[in-house]
Amino acid sequence: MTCFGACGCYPGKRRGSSRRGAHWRIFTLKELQAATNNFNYDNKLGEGGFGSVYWGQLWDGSQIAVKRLKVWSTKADMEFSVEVEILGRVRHKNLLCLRGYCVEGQERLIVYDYMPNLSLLSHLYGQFAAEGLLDWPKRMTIALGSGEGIAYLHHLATPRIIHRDIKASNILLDSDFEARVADFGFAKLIPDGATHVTTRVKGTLGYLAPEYAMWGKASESCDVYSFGILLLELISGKKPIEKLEHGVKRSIVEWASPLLVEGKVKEIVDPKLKGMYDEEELQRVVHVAMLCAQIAPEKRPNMVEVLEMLKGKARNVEMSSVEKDDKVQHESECAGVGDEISNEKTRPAVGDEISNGNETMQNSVN
Ligand SMILES: Nc1ncnc2c1ncn2[C@@H]1O[C@H](COP(=O)(O)OP(=O)(O)OP(=O)(O)O)[C@@H](O)[C@H]1O
Repeated sequence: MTCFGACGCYPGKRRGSSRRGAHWRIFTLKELQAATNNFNYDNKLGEGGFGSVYWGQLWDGSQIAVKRLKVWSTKADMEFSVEVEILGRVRHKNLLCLRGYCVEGQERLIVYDYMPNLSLLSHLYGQFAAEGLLDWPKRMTIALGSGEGIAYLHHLATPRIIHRDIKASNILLDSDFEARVADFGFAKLIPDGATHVTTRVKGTLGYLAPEYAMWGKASESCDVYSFGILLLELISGKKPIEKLEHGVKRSIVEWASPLLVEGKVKEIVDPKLKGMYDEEELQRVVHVAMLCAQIAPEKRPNMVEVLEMLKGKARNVEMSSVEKDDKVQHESECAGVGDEISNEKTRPAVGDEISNGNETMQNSVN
């Protein structure tokens, strides 16, 4: 794919191609205005840090979701470029498919496949929560599918990609409740041979790996940590950070750990499931989640190992290997817990310190 660099250049090429043929193209503003009834409020699907997302229908009848940049700024333009560049490179059944983009004047729009079941967040706590559509088999499908999508980014994409914002609102669900990992505005390309990049912290509190939240050290293992939090959220229906009395905050890991240690795994399960779950799968998911959410990045499994364990193909690592009294604090104990740490975005590798594993080998997680 042509450069979408911080220089602001956009591809001359009008279509993205893969071995299977073109999968994205450039849209005109007029086309997207027509598809979304001029970005009508009734077409609005949701709103994020980047801007609003609208449902639309193209002339051929296909349904699309159009993300429209709220306010133009260099930083917002960079986020747009990162998302388009990265989505244009990847193709996997568990990643949200890029249909194309539009750049006209200060308008920046990204066009995706429309996901009729919206986000995982909308089913756990949002507009679909009351409908109770997420039964146990669907939750397992979502866990495995989102894991497959992340594993593809870490192990099959070239260069490797870290997402940096794995969370329930970024897991979209297609008509069969298959998961699609979305929102690549914070993603980073990891140069070959690098163990991690040191960068400004982006992402969402509650999901941030401690070494990343505190020192900006980003690697695949940060996504693994976030995935662990997502797994706990998926099976418990609890938010990553809970507000208790007197302003005290508790992370989902701090809530689940004692239950696991005391052998009360069943108490972790979402009451909305009304006891309808597979006990063996539950044990597996909880153990994997806790392994992923360990404080020390080198102790976390990689995504290939995560998937093997989730599928029951690998022996679960004993919980004795999970840290119980680490000195580093989980995020809920860190200062400034809020919603999102920053909406400011950076280009991959611009101004970031890249470690090639020499002086930082002790931090290697690969
Ligand atoms: N392809 C899509 N199909 C259906 N709904 C979508 C699609 N993309 C986004 N949405 C909806 O729009 C909402 C906003 O998405 P967006 O990615 O802009 O923000 P977010 O992830 O909720 O927050 P933030 O960007 O601040 O992290 C999503 O939560 C989802 O409900």
